[in-house]
Formats: sequence, C-alpha cells, structure tokens
Amino acid sequence: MSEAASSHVALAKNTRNSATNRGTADGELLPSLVPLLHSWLPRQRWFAGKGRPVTGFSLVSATEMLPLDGTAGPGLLHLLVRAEQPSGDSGPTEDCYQLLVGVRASVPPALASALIGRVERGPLAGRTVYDALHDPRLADLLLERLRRPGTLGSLRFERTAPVPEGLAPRVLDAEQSNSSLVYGDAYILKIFRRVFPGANPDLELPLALAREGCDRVPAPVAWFEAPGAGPLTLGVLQPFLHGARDGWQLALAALAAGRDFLPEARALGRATAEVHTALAAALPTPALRGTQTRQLVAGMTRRLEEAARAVPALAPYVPGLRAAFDAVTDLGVRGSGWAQQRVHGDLHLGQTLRSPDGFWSLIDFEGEPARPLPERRSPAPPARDVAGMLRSFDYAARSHRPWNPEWAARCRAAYCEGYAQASGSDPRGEPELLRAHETDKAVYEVLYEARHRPDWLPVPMAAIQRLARSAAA
Ligand SMILES: Nc1ncnc2c1ncn2[C@@H]1O[C@H](COP(=O)(O)OP(=O)(O)O)[C@@H](O)[C@H]1O
Ligand SMILES: O=P(O)(O)O[C@H]1O[C@H](CO)[C@@H](O[C@H]2O[C@H](CO)[C@@H](O)[C@H](O)[C@H]2O)[C@H](O)[C@H]1O
Repeated sequence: MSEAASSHVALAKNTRNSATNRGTADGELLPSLVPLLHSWLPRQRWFAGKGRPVTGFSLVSATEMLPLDGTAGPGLLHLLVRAEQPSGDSGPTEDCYQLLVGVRASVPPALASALIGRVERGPLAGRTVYDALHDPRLADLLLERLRRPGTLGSLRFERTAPVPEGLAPRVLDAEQSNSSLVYGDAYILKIFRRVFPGANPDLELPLALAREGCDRVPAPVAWFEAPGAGPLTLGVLQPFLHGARDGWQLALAALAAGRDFLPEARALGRATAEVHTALAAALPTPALRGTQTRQLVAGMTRRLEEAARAVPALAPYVPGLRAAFDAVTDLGVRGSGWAQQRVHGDLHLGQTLRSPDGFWSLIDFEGEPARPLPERRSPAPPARDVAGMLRSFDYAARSHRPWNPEWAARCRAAYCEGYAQASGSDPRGEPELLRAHETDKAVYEVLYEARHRPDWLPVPMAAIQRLARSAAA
C-alpha cells in the first residue's frame, strides 16, 4: 500500500458554510462540500438532528488518508465537521460528525448507493465524493491503519493486540446509530458518527471489563481517536461474534412460535449481573444518598417535562409519573441510600447477542445517544439497566399480535431471578427505584419513538399509562 499523504487543518469554529478565509486548498475544501452535505447528511440514519434544518457547517479537522489527486486510485479524506442547527430542546446545537469521504473521478455502479455527489468547485472540482465505508479498497485501508498504531494527521491509532491483515470488509446492514464494518467475519469496526469530546463509554467500559476478566463483552482490540484535551473516540475494533443472533430477534421468534423465552431471560439476567459485578469492581461506586437522590430525581423530572413539551400526548400523565419519582426522593432522604456504579445505560434486547453455543454477550456501551456524554458516564443504580431490559420484554410482547402481556410478565420475572442468582441481589427488592427507572426509560422511549419511529409510539405510551396508574395507586 502506498504511504498515505496526510494533512491536518484545525480551523476556527462558527465559520458558517465557509471553513476558513485562508484561501488555501484546505480552506476551500469544506465550502466546496457544503452544498452536498446539506442534502446528504440529514438523510443518514445516524444523523441525530432530524427534523431541524442545518444552518451551517464548520470544519474541525481534515486528514487526507489517501492522496486525493486520483494518481493512486480512490482518495480518502477523514473529516470532522460541526453541523449547526437552530434551537433544539436546550438551545442551538453544534454536533460534531465523523465522515469518511471517498474521492473518485466517478463512482462505479456498486457504489451508487454511497454517493454524496459531484463537487462543483474548490480543490476537488469535477470529482465525485461518496461514503468511503462502502468501498472495500478504502475499508481495507482503515484496517491497515488499525493494524499499525501511530499518528496520521489529526488521527491516532491504538491497539492492544495484533490484528491479522487481508480480512475482507463488508458494511453491516443494520439499523444503527453509528456505522459498522465487519472484517472477514472475525472483527467488527464501529465508526462513531456523532462524536463527543471525552472518553467514549463504548471504549472505556469494554476496556475496563476486559481488564477485570469479564468475558461477557467483546474486548476492544484496536481503536482510533482524535487526540486533544477532550479526545474524540472515532472507532473501535472488536471481535465479531460470528453466527450470533440478537436477543430482540430471538424474543420475536419465540413469540411468533408461541414459545416462552424463560431460559433466555434468566440467562440474560445472569449476564447482566456478571457485567454489573465486574463494572463495580473496576470503577468507582459512589453511594446514592440524600443530595444525589434529589439530583437523580430532578434529572428524571426534567426529562419528563421536556418530553411532555415535545410530545403533548404525554402531558396528562405527568402528575402520575412524577409520583413514581417522588417515591424515590422520600426513600432516599429517609433511608440508607442505594448503590451506584457505571452501567450500560441503554440496555435492551437489541444490545444482547447469543452465540451459537448459547453464550450471551452485551454490546454497545455508548448509553442513550440523546443524553450528554458526562451524564452517560455518570454512575447510576444498576436498576437503570434492569429497567431497560424489563421495558424491552414489554416492547417485544407489544410488537407481536395478539398482545401477550403474560409472556412479558414471565420474562421480566425470569430476568430478575437470573440477575438475583448471579449477583445475590434481586432488583425487585427495591420496587420504588426500579419503577422510577422504568418510568424514566419509558419517557425516553416516548421521545425516541416520536422522533425516529412515530409508528412505534403506542408501545411506550401503553407503558406510560400503566406506570402512571400504578404510581398513583
Ligand atoms: N461484536 C459483535 N459481534 C457480532 N455482531 C455485532 C457485534 N457488535 C455489534 N454487532 C452487530 O452490530 C449491530 C450494531 O451494533 P451497535 O454497537 O449496537 O451499534 P449502534 O450503536 O450503531 O447501534 C448490533 O445490533 C449487532 O447486530
Ligand atoms: O440500539 P440503539 O443504541 O440505537 O438504541 C436506540 O434505538 C433502539 C431501537 O432500535 C431503542 O430501543 C427501543 O426499541 C427496541 C425495539 O426496537 C426495544 O427493545 C427497546 O426496549 C426500546 O427501548 C433504544 O431505546 C434507543 O436508544
């Protein structure tokens, strides 16, 4: 492979559709791509700012990973760009996105679906740009970089173990918040799309679990980042669990066949407890007492109020749901407190994988994508993850006709039993804490579905009605 040229430009913020006035080729790069990004970026599944216009772009960094002049085949450009959007729930946003841009004279038919567009002016005038992950030659290059730790422009590549060469890449065809490449069915590289300064829990927690000897989570083998005061985690390579099926597919298959899912639910409870035990051993476990309990409840209440503003159907249930949160404040102030630790943060059946030998793994420790990173990295009661899984059994039962609430209730009980067996602590022993977290999760789901999958909104809304009734009772 030819040695890639590299250039790094760190440019000013807030340049509104113009990266810089320096007049260099680098400075002209982003403005020449902006018209294409305006139409392409909002259409991507992983674009987080759906429903609000993008009013400007600014360049954070550009790294030429392969020459863009067309002399050595396709060029590869790594970009970090900020997309400026007017008011969301908490004011204007400037989310930073990672783009890997392939550059060719024209794209072959096999890459047509990856097309971003033809550049009209600037240093790439007349060339065609596309999402590089779909180009096997460029996906090869990424693996090649990960195999050889070091720095390239604004990117730093790290690894914990040797990575074999020559593994055939393919883009994972999944509904994702990010993008993933599978190499030779042996490794999976997750490319984070919306990136945040600070340690990404999807790297931090699997590394901590690996150090702790917990095998329930595929251990990171290599990763790359944009170093700095708050480094941006850009991609993580880990073993691919070949032949594994996720818990969501398996639960739906069980429902369709009229089968219970009890051994699986119990095993999932045990797997969750093992991960929690290892995380508690690896990372700090501050107790949740009076003041922190008030903060926890304040966060839940704030999220409820924000969600009710965005989804008016939630409004009538707000007083009932608040009662579930207030019950936690009362106990937190009077009682001896609860345990807290780092948790998964967005645990649901789709984040669990069962290998052909029946072993369950947990994946995707990024936390709820909509929450700010510091919040996602904060310790929380383990009930948070348990509540996520309990909600997921309810989702599965509700997404299948006829609705089978007993199926979900049995799964929920089996999951808690499995959890209790492995950890010595039954999550149902703290019903107020569990109900408050389940309520918080259902509120999150209402907002998530309203934004991303409006057809699914009745699923969390049914839970909202149930939770509001039981909290008020
Ligand atoms: N280690 C792995 N082995 C096999 N499949 C995996 C692995 N990690 C992720 N996947 C598959 O990739 C999908 C997306 O991964 P995930 O980490 O959840 O990404 P995202 O955050 O983009 O949703 C998962 O639903 C799963 O099907
Ligand atoms: O997997 P992601 O990290 O992208 O999680 C987001 O999307 C999930 C849906 O794909 C969403 O999960 C909700 O729907 C699931 C069924 O599709 C269900 O099993 C979960 O219980 C429910 O929360 C998740 O909330 C969201 O963060």
